[in-house]
Amino acid sequence: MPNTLRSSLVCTVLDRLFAAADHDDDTPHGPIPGGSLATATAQERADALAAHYLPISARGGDLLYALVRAGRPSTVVEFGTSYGISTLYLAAAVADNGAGQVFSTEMSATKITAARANLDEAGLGGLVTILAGDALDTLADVPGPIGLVLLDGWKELCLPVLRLLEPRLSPGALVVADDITMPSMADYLDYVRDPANGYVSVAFPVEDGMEISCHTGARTTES
Ligand SMILES: C[S@@+](CC[C@H](N)C(=O)[O-])C[C@H]1O[C@@H](n2cnc3c(N)ncnc32)[C@H](O)[C@@H]1O
Repeated sequence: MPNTLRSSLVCTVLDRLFAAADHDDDTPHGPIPGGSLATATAQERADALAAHYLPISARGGDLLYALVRAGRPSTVVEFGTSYGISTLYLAAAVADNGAGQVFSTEMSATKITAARANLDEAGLGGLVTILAGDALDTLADVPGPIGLVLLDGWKELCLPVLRLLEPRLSPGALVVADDITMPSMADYLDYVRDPANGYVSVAFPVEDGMEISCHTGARTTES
């Protein structure tokens, strides 16, 4: 049975990207119109942080790989490609499933070019379509059924992106959101943890926390 994730080709690329990401904290951000990340638009933040990797953790990546292997989704959607670290885990699992495709989306042109090169170098570029632009536009036309979603873009957009994708989620689809300890994830967590919205949701303790939510489709107020 193949394990593309542990192949030397993929490990070489992941090791290099994680090593580069270690410098995120020392890397100054680019110019921000208005001077503040807090008030910048999503595009202005993406441009200002174009040199920052902001990746999921390696353990979070392993978790994603396992979820995609187990669920065998035909379509995986990712919000927030950055330099492609999480995308590599998703694509490695799709490769080992022998079927499926990944749609990822990113609004930094610099990152899109780099992520495509990284995926190609790992031999996984053919399984991934990177959609350039704002997720709220680019993900509108991704065809369902969608079996797994990773939400890792700007946190205040995770709930709007989920609501956009929701009609195309397959029964039992898994939705994974990263960095759930961030205060800006509160409205998202309130939504997926409310049984009335049709999810069974659990916090998973990897790094800054990942919320794994199974879309049952059954909207109920029973506990
Ligand atoms: C935390 S990083 C993603 C890290 C990536 N998942 C990884 O593990 O390497 C978030 C990314 O989402 C992108 N992003 C934020 N808002 C977006 C939007 N509305 N549409 C598309 N991309 C967006 C940012 O430019 C940034 O690169």
